[in-house]
Amino acid sequence: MIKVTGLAKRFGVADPKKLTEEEKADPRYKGRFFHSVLNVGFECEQGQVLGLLGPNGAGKTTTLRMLSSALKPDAGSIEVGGIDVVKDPASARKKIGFLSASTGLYGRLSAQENVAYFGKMHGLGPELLAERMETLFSLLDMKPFLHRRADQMSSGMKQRTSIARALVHNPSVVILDEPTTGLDIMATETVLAVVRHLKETGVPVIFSTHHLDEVSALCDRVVVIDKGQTVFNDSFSAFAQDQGDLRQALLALVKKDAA
Ligand SMILES: Nc1ncnc2c1ncn2[C@@H]1O[C@H](COP(=O)(O)OP(=O)(O)OP(=O)(O)O)[C@@H](O)[C@H]1O
Repeated sequence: MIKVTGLAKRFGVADPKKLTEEEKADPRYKGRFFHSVLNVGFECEQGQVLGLLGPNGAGKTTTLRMLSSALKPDAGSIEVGGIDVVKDPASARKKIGFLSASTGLYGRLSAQENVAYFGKMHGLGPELLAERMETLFSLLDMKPFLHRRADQMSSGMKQRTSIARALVHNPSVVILDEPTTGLDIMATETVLAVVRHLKETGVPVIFSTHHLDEVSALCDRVVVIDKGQTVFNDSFSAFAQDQGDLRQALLALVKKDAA
């Protein structure tokens, strides 16, 4: 289970005097700071898939980076499987599988070597590592390119390798930042099948996306962030209720906030 409460993160502005009029009108600029995330909160239970939506720059990546412990929040709390991510990031990392927007693979290592390297870093012994790699390579349809160097892989191959890397230690919570961006329909299907598999095995998954068809296919819960704030946090059926068209549902939430 993941529980996020009152999350906030601000970044320093190099020269506040140089802000444009449009930037000055943005409530996220306050003095010398830009408040990328102002107040975000939600929960994701065992076996649930939560879709994180919002316009470009809303604060989704910043939120997910805080959840994964890559970034320390200025305020708020994050609990993953009973562990306080802010107070004990090292223990939390053992429980979390995180796919960031940048793949972070080692270009000179093959797909297999990249995944093995991270498995060893997580302390997996040879037998368990071999077992996990076999499962993930089948699930992600990676066998045709296991020995190809990362810097010679297509973006779909890189993404599947990055997902295998994020899942190698059998995390109890999975966080995916735009996992299907830039992928063709076959690679997208493979990634979505992995999310379904995680759901079936009871692992909560949080993923950000701009693809509403993925939300309707997979999500039990929907959270919409706009300008650093949670503007919707409920079940998928509540999100889709009355609106029929998910695009309209999302636009109504984001426009309401802008008005
Ligand atoms: N390290 C940083 N320093 C300054 N500003 C930052 C930093 N990281 C993010 N921001 C700003 O915070 C805001 C939110 O960014 P974030 O990447 O979280 O948005 P997002 O919702 O993931 O957008 P997208 O859908 O385009 O990926 C943006 O205006 C971004 O420029």
